[in-house]
Amino acid sequence: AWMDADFRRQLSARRERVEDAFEFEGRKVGRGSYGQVFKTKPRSCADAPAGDYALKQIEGSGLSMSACREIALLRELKHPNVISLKQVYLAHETRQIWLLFDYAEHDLWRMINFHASAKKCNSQVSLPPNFTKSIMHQILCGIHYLHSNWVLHRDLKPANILVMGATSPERGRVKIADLGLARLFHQPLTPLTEIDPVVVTFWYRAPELLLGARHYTKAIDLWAIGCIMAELITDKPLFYCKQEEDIKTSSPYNRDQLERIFSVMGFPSQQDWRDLPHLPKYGDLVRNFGTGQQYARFSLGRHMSRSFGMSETSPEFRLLSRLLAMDPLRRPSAREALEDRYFLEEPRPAADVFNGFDIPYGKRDFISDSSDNKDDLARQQQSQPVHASLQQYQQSHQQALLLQQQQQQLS
Ligand SMILES: Cc1ccc(-n2nc(C(C)(C)C)cc2NC(=O)NCCCNC(=O)OC(C)(C)C)cc1
Repeated sequence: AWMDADFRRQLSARRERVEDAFEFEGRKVGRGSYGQVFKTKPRSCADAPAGDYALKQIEGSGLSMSACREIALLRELKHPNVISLKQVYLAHETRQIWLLFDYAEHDLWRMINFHASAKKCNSQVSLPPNFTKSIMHQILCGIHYLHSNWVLHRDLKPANILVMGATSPERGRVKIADLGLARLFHQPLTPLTEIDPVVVTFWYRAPELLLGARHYTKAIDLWAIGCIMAELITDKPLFYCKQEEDIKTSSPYNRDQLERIFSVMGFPSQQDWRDLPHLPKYGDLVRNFGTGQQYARFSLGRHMSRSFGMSETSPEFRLLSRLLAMDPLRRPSAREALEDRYFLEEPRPAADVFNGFDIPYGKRDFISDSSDNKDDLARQQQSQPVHASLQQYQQSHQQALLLQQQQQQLS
């Protein structure tokens, strides 16, 4: 068709190029099947406010279905606890798509690993008493907003819960994101592992999904939030299950994962979950587990009190057991969870989850492009060796503690 050459010339002259506006050479912080992500700062000439940004270069060229979905979805959403899309850049020469987001220095996956390693080294890291409560409150606020806009997350897990760093005006604020596999299909029965070599974890998948439920629901997101709450409390994935390297099964049924859930929660009785027999994989369940008598003495209360000394009468435990109801119909909505007594009693949730405390976690590492083979990549993707950032933390804290003692001796 005849194109208005002059109009196109004007457009391409005026179009802001992403490489002119942002500095991102050698600042790659994320890479996956979805594309790659850089930590960038606007160049002085750019009109973007100062500060750090996450620049996502979408895999492939042209407006793929997943690029279209991510842009269409994110441009409609605006909530303090949901990652916000700032700008879209279409590079016409290469037909590449770049998305600009606020930059979050931390995420729950790295934060929990840090605490787990600190425990192993027997060095305590001081956190505010309302740390878990503040994070849970903001996750539920963000999910309540998404669910009320009929947006399901479908892949909630610690890596997708970002937290803004000390240099951000939103210090310590939770931002729900979806960094993972750019899913081509949204049906839960699609083998994700065929899209991306990185092994998918089933640790946060609701039991109904493992038993063949055909559609994602809001209750499936609430189950995952329950798993995240338990992990924030114990620094261990609640339903940790070793992963075979290449899970190529196309079936959603994962016997080992179900076994792990039952050995923590007990086996669901007819009273616990009336609709269980109607699930597609109920036959497999009976074949593999029979009547579940071997799990009779297990329960979440027993697990949390034995592994973590948590009282079954505490508001924290009561909310956790509501979120981890085996029957999806018995799980609270995000709003009902927000109204739970746990959030009404002292200490109240804080807007800055670090509550003004020093932030002990290291910054994200830059990924170099040299290593394309797997083990380098795996090592690269491990965050900065935790003990390194732990030492930094202790050193900085050591000076603070020494100063404090000197002052006390002087006074
Ligand atoms: C295909 C597709 C991929 C992701 C999303 N998506 N969905 C959501 C909701 C559900 C939370 C609103 C959010 C996204 N997308 C993103 O979160 N993209 C973030 C990309 C920025 N990456 C990023 O900040 O990465 C580091 C490593 C710096 C933390 C939608 C569609």
